[in-house]
Amino acid sequence: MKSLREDALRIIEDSISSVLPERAVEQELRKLDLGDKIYLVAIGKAAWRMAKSAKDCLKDKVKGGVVITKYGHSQGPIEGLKIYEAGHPIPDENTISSTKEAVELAKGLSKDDTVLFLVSGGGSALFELPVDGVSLEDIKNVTDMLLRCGANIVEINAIRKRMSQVKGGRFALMASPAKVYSLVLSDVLGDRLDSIASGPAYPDSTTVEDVRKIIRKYDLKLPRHILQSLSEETPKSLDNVETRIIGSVSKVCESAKNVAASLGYNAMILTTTLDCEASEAGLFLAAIAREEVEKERPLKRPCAIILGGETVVHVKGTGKGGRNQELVLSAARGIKNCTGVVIASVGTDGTDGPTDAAGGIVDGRTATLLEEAGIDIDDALNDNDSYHALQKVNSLIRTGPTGTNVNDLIFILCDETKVREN
Ligand SMILES: Nc1ncnc2c1ncn2[C@@H]1O[C@H](COP(=O)(O)OP(=O)(O)O)[C@@H](O)[C@H]1O
Ligand SMILES: O=C(O)[C@@H](CO)OP(=O)(O)O
Ligand SMILES: [Mg+2]
Repeated sequence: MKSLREDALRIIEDSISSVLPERAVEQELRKLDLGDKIYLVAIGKAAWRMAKSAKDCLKDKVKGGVVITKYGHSQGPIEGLKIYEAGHPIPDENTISSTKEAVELAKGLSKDDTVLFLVSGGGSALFELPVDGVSLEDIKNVTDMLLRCGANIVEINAIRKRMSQVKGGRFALMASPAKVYSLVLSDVLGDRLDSIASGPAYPDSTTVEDVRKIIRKYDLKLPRHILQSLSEETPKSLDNVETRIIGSVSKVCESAKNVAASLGYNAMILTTTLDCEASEAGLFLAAIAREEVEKERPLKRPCAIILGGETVVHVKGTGKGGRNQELVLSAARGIKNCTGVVIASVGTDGTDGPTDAAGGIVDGRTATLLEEAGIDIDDALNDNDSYHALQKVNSLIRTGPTGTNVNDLIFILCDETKVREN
């Protein structure tokens, strides 16, 4: 056991390493016979790593393919595949041009061909071709509106699917009569396959009626031609598709628990489906941390209380931040002056919101240090400016793009004594 901060960073690093997609892709492909005319389409933040592993495994059986990942997430050429980077979370021109390549490839296939479709979160922004009558500009505007309104990913994607030629099962229809075999790294709580990357090769479980409710719930002001596209139904069954989930937030939590235990902490997973407002989650975690510090409940110290999930942020301010940074900044209020405890939260993809940080880590001194630096936590939260606040007190966590994407890892780490400074 080292300092709480060092141990926290170790837990983050090792548990993210355990959900890098290479091994899972290889294990799955070894079990399958996909024939020897395989076309590979990989989308999402983990697309490059998934594609590299698949190509290494299947070698010459791969006859071609397209990889579309977020800027900064490609690690170079892969023989026989076209590699593209594009905009995320808002799509851009590269999204459209590279998606067109994948669409052309899919449309040209016959029944003897197989598409190996490697799917990871981020795919909604990275894989997009709007339906007729909807422009890229429209998609950008609606995406921005959806990301800011506090809607969860299932709701956001119910809308995105209907403005798209490739989402909501429509890509699989294009590839027919070829078979589509999907390997999916899940970054949607509950592993809802039709929501991950907006399910390009999965029957859509959401309906036009759901979309109407979402528009009302968030009072979305959408132009008439967008509303028109939203009234088209998506495929409810697909007969050329098989799908496997190869990684999810549960795995990263299990791994965090094992790493914490190996460092000497009593460890438990509290939930893998944390999905409330980020700043509320921060206060709730701080309350649990205080219970540990003051009453040594629910675990004997030293201890690690681990959560997985994806909180949401209603972005109202003009600041810079992400849901993990907002969570820990909010938590800092609740553990002010507590000793022997840290609270950390990171996106396993390595980027939290539109920032270069994966998340943040706070302890009992953070609130005081912020005060001394002239930063009011409530003001920073109201302006959604968690990044600058945490940066000021050296509390950002930076990993760089990790090449995986299985939601967020959040945990409380407590010392063995009540008096030791962390
Ligand atoms: N200033 C901000 N503070 C907190 N959250 C923000 C801010 N700006 C954007 N966000 C949130 O960041 C989310 C996108 O973050 P990102 O980490 O890219 O998500 P994901 O990992 O799911 O792709 C948006 O849904 C939005 O709610
Ligand atoms: O692509 C998407 O629809 C979502 C969920 O899979 O991923 P991200 O939140 O990373 O954009
Ligand atoms: Mg997400």
